[in-house]
Amino acid sequence: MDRQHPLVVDGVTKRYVFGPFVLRGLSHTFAPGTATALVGPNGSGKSTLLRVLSALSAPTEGHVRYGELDVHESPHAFLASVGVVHDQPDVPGYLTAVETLEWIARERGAWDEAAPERHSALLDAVRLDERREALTRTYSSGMTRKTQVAAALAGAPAVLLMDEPFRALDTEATEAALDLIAAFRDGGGLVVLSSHRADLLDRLCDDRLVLG
Ligand SMILES: Nc1ncnc2c1ncn2[C@@H]1O[C@H](COP(=O)(O)OP(=O)(O)OP(=O)(O)O)[C@@H](O)[C@H]1O
Repeated sequence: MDRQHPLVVDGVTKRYVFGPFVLRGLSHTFAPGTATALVGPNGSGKSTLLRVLSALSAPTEGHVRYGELDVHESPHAFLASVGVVHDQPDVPGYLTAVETLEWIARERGAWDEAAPERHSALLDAVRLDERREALTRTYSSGMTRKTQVAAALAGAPAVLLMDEPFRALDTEATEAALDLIAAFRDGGGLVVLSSHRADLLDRLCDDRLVLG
């Protein structure tokens, strides 16, 4: 996967229908090989920006570009390079963690003979135990978060967009997730994440974007 492109936010304004302006004329460049923290108080627009960056929500004005792609004009082409942890636990309850990673890898064109071994190592890394073969609808919130973090990395992404990836993780799993994200960044990956854990952001992030 080409990891050379910055993710460029160009004059993005977001206003929800009948709602407030959340982002106003925001411009920022997220560089490959860096982890950027989105920081700001509750309601400042961190989740909104992550939804806009991951093409889940369209800006009211402005553009987000990744290389030659306009993220909102070509969402599928863009998302082939992206791993996402959404704020809401969005893993399919009718799949196991193992099946969830396979599904993501197949969808992202990252499924090959070695994928099961890679995925097993990822689930080991986030400390998801033997329950990885159980349906995710039976998981605790921490187990679900571990599955989301592993799934974000399962598709061999160049970009990671993560909304509160450490929420609900225990201490050991938090350290493991930090290591995984740092290794991804050190390999040239581009990371944008939000967290209310300032201590973790201080350890992980090279850059920060203050909202609100
Ligand atoms: N679907 C929606 N419709 C209308 N307003 C919304 C919607 N989603 C979010 N908002 C509003 O947008 C603003 C920003 O919300 P957002 O969730 O992006 O903030 P946040 O910085 O992630 O907050 P937190 O730290 O609490 O997670 C808030 O005022 C919120 O009420």
